Amino acid sequence: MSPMLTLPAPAKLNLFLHITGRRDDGYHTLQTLFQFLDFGDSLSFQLDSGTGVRLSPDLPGFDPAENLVVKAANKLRSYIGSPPTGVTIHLDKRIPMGGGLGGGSSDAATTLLALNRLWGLDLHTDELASVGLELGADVPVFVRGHAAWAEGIGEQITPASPVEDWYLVLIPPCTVNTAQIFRHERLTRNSKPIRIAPAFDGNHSDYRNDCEALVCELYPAVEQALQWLRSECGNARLTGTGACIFSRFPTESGALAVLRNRPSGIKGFVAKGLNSSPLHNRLTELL
Ligand SMILES: C[C@@](CO)(OP(=O)(O)O)[C@H](O)COP(=O)(O)OP(=O)(O)OC[C@H]1O[C@@H](n2ccc(N)nc2=O)[C@H](O)[C@@H]1O
Ligand SMILES: Nc1ncnc2c1ncn2[C@@H]1O[C@H](COP(=O)(O)OP(=O)(O)O)[C@@H](O)[C@H]1O
Repeated sequence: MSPMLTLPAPAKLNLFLHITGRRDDGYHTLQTLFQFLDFGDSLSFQLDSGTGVRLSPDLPGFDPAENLVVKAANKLRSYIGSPPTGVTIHLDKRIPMGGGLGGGSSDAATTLLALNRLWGLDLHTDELASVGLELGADVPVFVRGHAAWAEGIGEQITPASPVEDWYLVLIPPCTVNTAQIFRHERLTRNSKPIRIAPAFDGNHSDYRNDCEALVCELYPAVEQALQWLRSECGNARLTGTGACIFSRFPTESGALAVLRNRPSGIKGFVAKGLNSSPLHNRLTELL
C-alpha cells in the first residue's frame, strides 16, 4: 500500500465583487479580491494498483461523476495521456456547497496539486492553473495559492495582500445557483472598472458585491441574514454569488460574540483570513 497524503482545501471569500460586463460567450467580466480562510475541506489521496479514480464518501443526492474532485483527477489523467496508477480519494466535506465559499473549486485544485505530486508529474503551476480553469473560473486562484485580485472572467490573477482579519461567516438556509444569477436579466453588469492598488483590501463602502441585490430579491433568507448582521456590526457582504455572507473583525473574540448571538436556524463559523493557502503551506512542509 502506498502512503496516504492528506491535504487541506481552504474556503475563500470574495472581499468584493464588481461585474464590469458580459462577453459574447455569456461569461461575465468581473473584478474581485480573493482571500483564503483557515476553514475548509480535507482530502486524502492513496495511489492503488488500478487505473481509475475512486471517491468516498458519496455526497447525498449528488452524482459522484459530477464531483469536481473526480472531474479534476480525470482531466489531469487525459492531460498527461497515460495515468501512472489509479487513486482512491477520501473527501471530508465541511464547506457548504453552493455557498460562494468556493469549496468545489478548492477541492479540484487540491486534487490537481496532490496528483501532480503523487504521480511525480512535475507540471508547472501555470499548466495546472490552465487545466483547472477548464473546471471552473475560480480553480486557478486555489492552484496558485495566494490571495489575489482577479479580473477577466476570474482567470487573470495578481497576487494581493489584504489585511488578514477575522471573519464571521453566516450560512443562510438556502443554496444559490451561480448560473441562474449570471443569466438573470436584473443582474447589474455595468460597474466601472477600478485600478488595482497593491494595498487595497476591499474594506470600503465604495466596493460591493454586484450580485447582492439580486440574490437578496430571489432568496429572502439571504436578505434577512444580511439585515441582521448589518444591524449587529455595520459591515456585512455577500461572498461570490452567495448564499454565504460575512463580516470582518479585528479579533476572533469579537467575531465569536456575534456568532453566539445569531438567530436560530442560521449556521455559521469564525475563521481567519489568510493570504497564503494552507494547501501550499502543507505541500512545502512535506518537501
Ligand atoms: C462569481 C464567482 C466568484 O467567486 O462566484 P462563486 O461561484 O464563488 O459564488 C465565481 O467566479 C464563479 O466561478 P465558478 O463557480 O467556478 O463558476 P463556473 O463553474 O466557471 O461557471 C458557472 C456559471 O456561472 C456563469 N459565470 C461564471 C463566471 C463568470 N465570470 N461569468 C459567468 O457568467 C456562467 O454561466 C457559468 O456557466
Ligand atoms: N467537491 C465538491 N464540493 C462542492 N461542490 C461541488 C463539488 N463538486 C461539484 N460541485 C458542484 O459545484 C457547485 C458549486 O460548489 P461550490 O464551489 O462549493 O460553491 P460556490 O461555487 O458557490 O462557491 C455545487 O453546487 C455542486 O453542484
